[in-house]
Amino acid sequence: MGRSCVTFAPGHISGYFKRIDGDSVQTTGSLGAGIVIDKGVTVRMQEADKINIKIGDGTADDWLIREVLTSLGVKADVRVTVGMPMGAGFGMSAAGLLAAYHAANCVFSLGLSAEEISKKAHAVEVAFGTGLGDAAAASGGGLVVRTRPGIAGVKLRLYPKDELWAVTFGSISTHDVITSEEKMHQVAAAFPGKEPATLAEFMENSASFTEKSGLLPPNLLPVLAACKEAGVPASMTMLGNGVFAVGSAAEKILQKFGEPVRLHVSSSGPVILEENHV
Ligand SMILES: Nc1ncnc2c1ncn2[C@@H]1O[C@H](COP(=O)(O)OP(=O)(O)O)[C@@H](O)[C@H]1O
Ligand SMILES: CC(C)(COP(=O)(O)O)[C@@H](O)C(=O)O
Repeated sequence: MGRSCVTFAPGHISGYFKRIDGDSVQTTGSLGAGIVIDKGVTVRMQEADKINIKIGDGTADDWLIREVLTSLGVKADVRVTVGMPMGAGFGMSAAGLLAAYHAANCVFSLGLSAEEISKKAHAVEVAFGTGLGDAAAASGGGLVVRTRPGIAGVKLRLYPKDELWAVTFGSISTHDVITSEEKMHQVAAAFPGKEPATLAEFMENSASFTEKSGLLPPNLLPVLAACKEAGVPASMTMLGNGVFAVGSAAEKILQKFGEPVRLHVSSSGPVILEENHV
């Protein structure tokens, strides 16, 4: 049989962000704010003689999760279940990394602290350009305000109970956007001046950032306009071709454009769901 563990890590929707380049991967990342959501990535890991990874229905490339195993020098059978579409601004890469590092730590008794795991996930995100701030945010729960790059940069976590709705129309290459100097310049200029203290302020900051960021795909314009007309706070899922919106009235509006998914603010970060050490 061999030892096995099941872990879960939540996803994260960025509302707005600004890239910061430090002198190491740990001081490189982003500032900004976003929502850790109650959908994320589940990893089932069992020790094995060779690495075997299956993601979702098995069609996705396994390079990201393979990176976790090879960097730790371990071999395992891994099953990854992704709760939201990948590449669509739900921080599934950071969630996958956090869940996989926690699972490996559990299966192989590596003795890594939660902080060390977050640092490893953040390092992979920055090195491969799959994210800048998601690993820091999704290491805990809540609506997260980050004022410094890296995993120690979280200033505030709020836990509003409001329901959220999200609709996705496709992916955006996080790598191509965050490695474009021109795009990062415009994004930095769009960064809001005031830190949010409430969900409403976070949504206002996100909507104004989206408008000025130069990142808004034209197909999202009518979706955001319909939300605005109905008085529903809404913004773009950074970095994906999608919209997230607050409150129960959002469902009906988003239904006109796609298939909305109901989300809540996650109360926690990564968790171990099952541990089998026999
Ligand atoms: N949970 C996951 N498990 C395995 N691979 C993943 C996962 N999430 C993302 N990836 C890989 O990383 C690539 C980049 O993802 P990214 O755009 O950063 O996703 P997201 O916006 O969801 O964080 C994807 O195309 C996919 O190959
Ligand atoms: C917005 C983004 C740079 C990417 O987010 P995602 O596409 O979900 O990986 C995020 O990591 C952030 O720093 O806020």
